[in-house]
Amino acid sequence: MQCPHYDAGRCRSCTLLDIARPQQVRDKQAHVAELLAAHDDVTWLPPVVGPESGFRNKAKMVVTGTVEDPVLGIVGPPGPYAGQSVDLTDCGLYPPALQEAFAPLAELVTRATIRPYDLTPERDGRRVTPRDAARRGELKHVLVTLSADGELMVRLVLRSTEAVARIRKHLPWLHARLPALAVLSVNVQPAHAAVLEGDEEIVLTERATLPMRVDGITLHLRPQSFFQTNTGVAAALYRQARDWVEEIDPASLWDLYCGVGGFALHCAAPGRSVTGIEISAEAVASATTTAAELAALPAAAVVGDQDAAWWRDAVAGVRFDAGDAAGFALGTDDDPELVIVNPPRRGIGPDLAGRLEASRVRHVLYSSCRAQTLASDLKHMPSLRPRRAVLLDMFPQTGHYEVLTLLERVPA
Ligand SMILES: C[S@@+](CC[C@H](N)C(=O)[O-])C[C@H]1O[C@@H](n2cnc3c(N)ncnc32)[C@H](O)[C@@H]1O
Repeated sequence: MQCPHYDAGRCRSCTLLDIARPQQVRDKQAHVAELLAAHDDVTWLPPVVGPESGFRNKAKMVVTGTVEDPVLGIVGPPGPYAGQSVDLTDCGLYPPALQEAFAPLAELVTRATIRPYDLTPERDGRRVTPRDAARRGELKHVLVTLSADGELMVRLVLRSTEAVARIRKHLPWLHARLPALAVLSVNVQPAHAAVLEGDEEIVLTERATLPMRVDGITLHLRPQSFFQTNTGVAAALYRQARDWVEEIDPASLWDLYCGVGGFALHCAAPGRSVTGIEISAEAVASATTTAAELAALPAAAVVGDQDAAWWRDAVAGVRFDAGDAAGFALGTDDDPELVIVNPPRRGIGPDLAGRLEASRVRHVLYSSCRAQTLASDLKHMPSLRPRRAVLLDMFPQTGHYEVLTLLERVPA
């Protein structure tokens, strides 16, 4: 992929742009194989490789510049553009429908006079008073998610609610200018901190969820729920998990760190009990909505390869609960036959790994976005051995990747 911003030194986010894509994938495969080298009986499937550009379904834009001339992009990295506003609205990682949303959103900033926030770090560790903060402006980030059907969820991360009434006033204009807009919300982040978003979310549109179709299953994303960055590769990930689960055909499974339920709903089947656990109540609400919809499909509907009656029976055994994954697992003596884990980058940690090691669980499907923590978690589960694995190039042009591995309990 050719990128003028990278070539000029304005953006360095794609750390592997100088390396041809096939070589990037070979290097990632070698990296994960080395991390799992202690496990010599792993069968690796061919890597899953999607397009090298236009694959990102979400953009996290820093807003700099002025009300009259806002800039959506990043603050320049060390080098000739250090600290400068860099416009990334034409970033090649975004599909055209995402790129096209930025101009109307920049126009909204001007029309609703939402002053971009000065994110420059504090010098001398000085405390920021509320008055200082107000002087620094309001709009910190614009977060945009694009669904497979071309609809948009837009979140404006603001310092306070000061601009909310003005944004509301311009909403009819924005709907006309950006017809794909399904959800617009404001996230309030008062802290002058690196943490991207705050706890308070104010939905301004009638619709509060973005329907995200994956393999025919419509997941319902709420503003604060996580979704995989690369819809095409995420679909391949869920399909692979479903294929392995079908082969094993467990009567019961847990999907820990389930987010909006992608794994759980792909792996549901009549007669199987599926429990999804997730820390974000918003994501659990999204997953529950999807399950309820699948339970009440019109009689003639077909989702994936299955008809309405199959889905009604399949989701009868599905439930989602909000909570800490390790706390849930450690708080029960029940063991399902199979466990899916898809934790954040920090991995599942020794407590949950130890719980799985000591359990009667026969198979674990571990989907990891950081193979280093997968490798260290595996050390706490010596009885659960990786048998099959596949690398999914979820984040082309960077060193990151997803790896899905099927662990099987070895006989004592
Ligand atoms: C990598 S995402 C995976 C989400 C989901 N499996 C999917 O495919 O979209 C990790 C998820 O773990 C959730 N999470 C973070 N800490 C958690 C915890 N202690 N217990 C349960 N879920 C947690 C996050 O909110 C996020 O949804």
